[in-house]
Amino acid sequence: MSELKSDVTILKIGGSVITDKSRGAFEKLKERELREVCRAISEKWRNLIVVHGAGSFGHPHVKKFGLSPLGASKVHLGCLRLSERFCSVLTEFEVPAYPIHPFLAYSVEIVDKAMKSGFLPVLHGDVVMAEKIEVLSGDDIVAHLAEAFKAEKIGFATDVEGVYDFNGNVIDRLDRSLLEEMIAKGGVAKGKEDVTGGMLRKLQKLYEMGHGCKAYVFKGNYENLKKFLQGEKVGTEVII
Ligand SMILES: Nc1ncnc2c1ncn2[C@@H]1O[C@H](COP(=O)(O)OP(=O)(O)OP(=O)(O)O)[C@@H](O)[C@H]1O
Ligand SMILES: C=C(C)CCOP(=O)(O)O
Repeated sequence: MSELKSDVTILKIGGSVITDKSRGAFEKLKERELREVCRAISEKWRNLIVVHGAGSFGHPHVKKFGLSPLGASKVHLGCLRLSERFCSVLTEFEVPAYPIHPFLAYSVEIVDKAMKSGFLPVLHGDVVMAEKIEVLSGDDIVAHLAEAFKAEKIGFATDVEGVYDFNGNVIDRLDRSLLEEMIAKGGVAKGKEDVTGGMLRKLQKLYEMGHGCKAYVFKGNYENLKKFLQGEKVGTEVII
């Protein structure tokens, strides 16, 4: 296999940024926010891989339909509808989006080839056929790709300003011991439809990675995305 692309940045656009994930919401797109995300990406997308969450196009489906073959089919089709919207808006901003659907096929090679061929690879949280049918979070995809490409930096754009401490303040720099303390005391995405574990699991994944790189958790608005893509510090810096 030829050498993988270097200097790669991975950006996870949280499902909470582009969809309404509040309890009871079902396939509710945040159209304006999606356009802002795509506008920011369109201004600097070379060497970038985008992964988006499923938001209310996936999480409620898992609860409602389950993971039988029929359920998984319905869950995937929900994720596909969001991917289609995301990639269509990207192309409206002249970005050659290359949608990759983990349910169908997903490999490091295909992501690499897409980038080397001038596309922006866009992956998403999905259902996959492993030993059994299971949910694959976009956060897991990020960790996997970050290791494979030895990514330069990772950004998690979400609906909060960063990672909050116990007093509700945004943490400037988060290290492993503070995260472990937070996990020990519990802390989940309360009031949200989320079957993949929310913020703390996202962070835990980063620490499980065998590759250290710069990582940030920040609110996914246009200004912050621009800053992140330009290499500035934004939100909470996670020290891996
Ligand atoms: N300590 C914390 N700091 C910040 N957010 C937290 C914390 N604990 C829990 N959360 C919750 O985590 C949420 C973000 O995680 P979530 O998994 O919903 O993000 P996402 O990546 O946008 O979603 P998706 O999995 O759909 O892509 C926040 O909206 C907040 O409610
Ligand atoms: C719920 C499904 C199908 C995928 C979850 O992906 P995530 O929103 O990135 O956690």
